[in-house]
Parts: sequence; C-alpha cells; structure tokens
Amino acid sequence: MTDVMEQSGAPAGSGATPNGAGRDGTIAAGRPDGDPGSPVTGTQQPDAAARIAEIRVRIDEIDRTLIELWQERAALSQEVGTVRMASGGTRLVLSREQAILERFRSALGADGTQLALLLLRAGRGPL
Ligand SMILES: O=C(O)C(=O)C[C@]1(C(=O)O)C=C[C@@H](O)C=C1
Repeated sequence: MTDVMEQSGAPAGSGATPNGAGRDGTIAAGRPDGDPGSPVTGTQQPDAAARIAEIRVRIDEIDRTLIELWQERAALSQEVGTVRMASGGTRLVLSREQAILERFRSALGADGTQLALLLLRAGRGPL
C-alpha cells in the first residue's frame, strides 16, 4: 500500500474504515503470511521517518501493556462478580461504578468517562 492510499483512506469497496480497521474492528494483515510488517511512517523525510519509527517502538510497548492490563482488569472484575453472586450478593455495585467513573472523569475529562464505561463493560458485561 502506498502513502497516498494511506492518506486518502481505504480503497473503495474494501470495507475498511479510514483507520485501517474493518467494519468488524479487525485489522487486515498487510502481508500474505499474516505479519503486518512495518507500517509506513507517512513522511518521505528520512530524519522524521527515523524519529517516528523510534517513537513507535515505545507506542507499541505501551499498547501491549494497555492490552494486558485491560485483560487483567476484566478477569479480576469478573472474579469479583462471581464471588459476590455466589455469596448471595448483587451482580453490580453501582456506587463503586460511580466512584470509578468519577476517578477517570477527573483525571481525563469526558474521554475518561467513556474509557471507564468501556472498562466496566469489559468486566461485568453490558447493563
Ligand atoms: O468492585 C467491584 O465490586 C466489582 O464488581 C468490579 C466492578 C469493576 O469492574 O470495577 C464491576 C462491577 C461492579 O458493579 C463494580 C465494579
């Protein structure tokens, strides 16, 4: 795929969205062997391209950590729910959810609220 195609969005009829994800959220592999390879940097300037590649190493580390933490949190949240319901308690504790929503909102603003809603849903399922 060329830079021009990257900038102008997905090829017509590919079913992909501008960020590269398909309608179902999956990312198509860039190579036939399934290895996504090294995505283009979006610049032709070598120094800028080198710096972008360097920064992306750390971004990829952060993303891996976020995914691990997301999965760990969801598993812990599910365990809390299982323990509570097995002991005759409620599936949810809304006051606790409110406190978590407020924690994320005060740290990150409106996006924090959206993030917290997704985190809570990952653990206890949709309301
Ligand atoms: O802390 C709890 O009691 C949980 O059950 C975990 C959790 C969460 O994911 O943070 C999930 C459901 C509850 O309604 C509140 C919070």
